[in-house]
Amino acid sequence: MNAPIVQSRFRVTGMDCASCAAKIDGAARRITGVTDVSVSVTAGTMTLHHEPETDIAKLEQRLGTLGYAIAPIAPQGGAAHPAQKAHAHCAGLDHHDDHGDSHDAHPGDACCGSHAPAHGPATSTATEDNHSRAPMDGPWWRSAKARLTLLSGLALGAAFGAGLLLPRLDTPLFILAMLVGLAPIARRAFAAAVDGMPFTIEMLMTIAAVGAVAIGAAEEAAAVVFLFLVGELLEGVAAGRARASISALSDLVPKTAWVEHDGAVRAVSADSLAVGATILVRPGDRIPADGIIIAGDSAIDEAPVTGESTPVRKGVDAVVFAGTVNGEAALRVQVTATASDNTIARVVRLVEEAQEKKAPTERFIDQFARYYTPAVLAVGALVAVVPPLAFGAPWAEWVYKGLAILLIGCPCALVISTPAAIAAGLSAGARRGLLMKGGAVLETFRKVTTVCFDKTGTLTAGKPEVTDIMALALPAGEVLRLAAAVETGSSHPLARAIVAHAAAQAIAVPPAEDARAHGGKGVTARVEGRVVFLGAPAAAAELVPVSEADMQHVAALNADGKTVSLLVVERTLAGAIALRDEPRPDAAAAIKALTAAHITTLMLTGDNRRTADAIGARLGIAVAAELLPADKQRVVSDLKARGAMVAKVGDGINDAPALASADIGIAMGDGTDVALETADAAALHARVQDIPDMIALSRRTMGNIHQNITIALGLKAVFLVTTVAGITGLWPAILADTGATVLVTLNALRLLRFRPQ
Ligand SMILES: Nc1ncnc2c1ncn2[C@@H]1O[C@H](COP(=O)(O)OP(=O)(O)OP(=O)(O)O)[C@@H](O)[C@H]1O
Ligand SMILES: [Zn+2]
Repeated sequence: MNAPIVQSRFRVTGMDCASCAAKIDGAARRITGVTDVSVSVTAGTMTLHHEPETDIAKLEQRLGTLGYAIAPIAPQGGAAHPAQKAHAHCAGLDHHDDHGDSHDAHPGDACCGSHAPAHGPATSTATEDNHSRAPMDGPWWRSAKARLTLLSGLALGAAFGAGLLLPRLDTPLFILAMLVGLAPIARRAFAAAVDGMPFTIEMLMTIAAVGAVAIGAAEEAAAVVFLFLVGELLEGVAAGRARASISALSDLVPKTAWVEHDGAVRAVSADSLAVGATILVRPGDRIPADGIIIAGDSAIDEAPVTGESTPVRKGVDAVVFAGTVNGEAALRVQVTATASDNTIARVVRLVEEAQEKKAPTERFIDQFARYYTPAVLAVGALVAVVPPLAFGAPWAEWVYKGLAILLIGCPCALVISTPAAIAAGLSAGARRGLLMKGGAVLETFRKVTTVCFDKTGTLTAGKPEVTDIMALALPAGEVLRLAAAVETGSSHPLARAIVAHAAAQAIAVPPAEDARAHGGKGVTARVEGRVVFLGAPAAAAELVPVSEADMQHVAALNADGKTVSLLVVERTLAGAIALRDEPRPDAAAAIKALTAAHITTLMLTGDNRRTADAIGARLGIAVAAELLPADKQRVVSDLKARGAMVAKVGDGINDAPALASADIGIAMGDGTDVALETADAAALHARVQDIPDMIALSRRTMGNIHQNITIALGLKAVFLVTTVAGITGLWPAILADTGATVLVTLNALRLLRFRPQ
């Protein structure tokens, strides 16, 4: 029996650090038997690939006892999976409960901790669109964790005060204060141990605290428990900041929209906008949906979404994005995507999914952490027993040192060092329209040695214009009329230009039958009973003889950077159409930046050699011309075989195979029509400069990761030495642990300020 595998995504609350992620991952595998689990602490999400029967409710309950709540995220553009619907009420609660405890790590308070099946799918559908957004985390100081920390602190203070008055009660009072904080920690430690994860920080903490009491250091045990809670709280705040860096993008979309219906205008929730609705955007308003302008003309500030600092003029038929800011004029916009499908939502979702895909460095660190904790524990045990047994050193002193070393055994800072930096790097990129699909991609960018660019639509604007029409066997008007007819079925940029040109001349274009595109060569169709071909001169020359004079005419146009397509009607050369596609304004500068960074650049094109050379010379890039789609792929493969790390940039038209075989395939295009889902990375706003920027971001991120690993391991090493030397004790050890985690996270957040050149 082969049950279909479904994908379910969940938002996880209460997950603050990397050891949390490990616990959730472990529990999910054990409880459901599902092996395809990915958890991202920085996105706060979990994805499972499972059979429809998998008991999600049971997992939900188990995670509740570990201190986490999960809420399903509806799949994009579709209805929620039935298994998710059953729990949708939880997310609904999460979402509406703005000032509640959605960050709550306390199983009792968390929505899903103990729900009865009876109140099943009741509230689901109304809130589903909201699930693709981050839950509204309440302010951290109102969370259960904060309350527990406060309580533990108060108990510690009370014990301290009472101890001054009643010195003989001092030890029991400190033990009591310690238990206030330790009880929930110990419970989580045992719940995780039951799931086969004995070496959690909670377990280390519990052993250290109990051990400290045993050797008569109750006061310090209470202080350490309190500091641990403070540290966890800080970690949670830092992790929340990292998470907000990307979900904040969706907060850019306003909550209400002005919809025009039957001549009346009324306010509705932006989440409920349907495709095709007409909305009014007042001057100065944020645009509430992706759409097309149907009336009005205004300067749009796209900085929050694209990082483009100068406002862009947009008029009728221009595409606008949710979250951008309208300038001085009112606009009427037709909605083209629902709230859960708009560009921002797609970007947020892609970045979250990207965080679930681990980078090689991350996997290595995870592996390392697996040995790190047991190794440090072994050192702790040796330190505790060897000196007293071998040299008769005092037991209390060395057991105390051993316990302090336990706390150094927490790998949290180390394990979070990489995902925190990667999450910040991915977010920093996404905010400027540089999308990378996972840590591995971000990591690979740094190593790119060669960038291959497609020409049309990538280095050029992809908006060619008809410049010349050559009349040969037929008059010019007839050449254009037949050419437009063959092109009506094609999505090639040249086709659109020719069709638009005919329309502008008010030419009545006849219908075409059997229209067929021949990749990299041209198009054929039957028009008014005649077989018509329009395409590259080389391909045309295979059909009909082309005279020397005509060839020279074509060559002269090519040398001017124009692309010439020949029109063949039946067995005669009827005419030719020349088009010119201007390079993107930033192309030359971007190529220069890549060259300056010692990266080889190469333009791959199906266009003829002279046109390609003319454009290549203007941009300062090497050229390989007259390539069929398969040739482009071969060029990329050859480069790779010679040891190059190749990035290929293109729009997916006639270069999909090359994109797929490159080390990194980068889709480039204006907004909505980019093939986001298939490439490894995407330059959403079609700037050539985006490519060197991605490489720079990758270098910065990897540098940040190395700093983080140094901080994490360095601090631990220092405290290991000072502990054994007897300079520092229990509480500096716990401070070092949480301090390192916070430092590493804050350092990673610096990446959010990444500003490309
Ligand atoms: N639909 C079409 N209409 C007219 N000519 C076409 C068409 N498709 C292909 N051609 C001809 O074939 C040549 C190669 O096409 P191809 O799409 O491979 O390259 P391109 O348009 O130059 O873009 P790129 O730089 O992305 O390779 C074009 O330069 C053009 O002469
Ligand atoms: Zn931790």
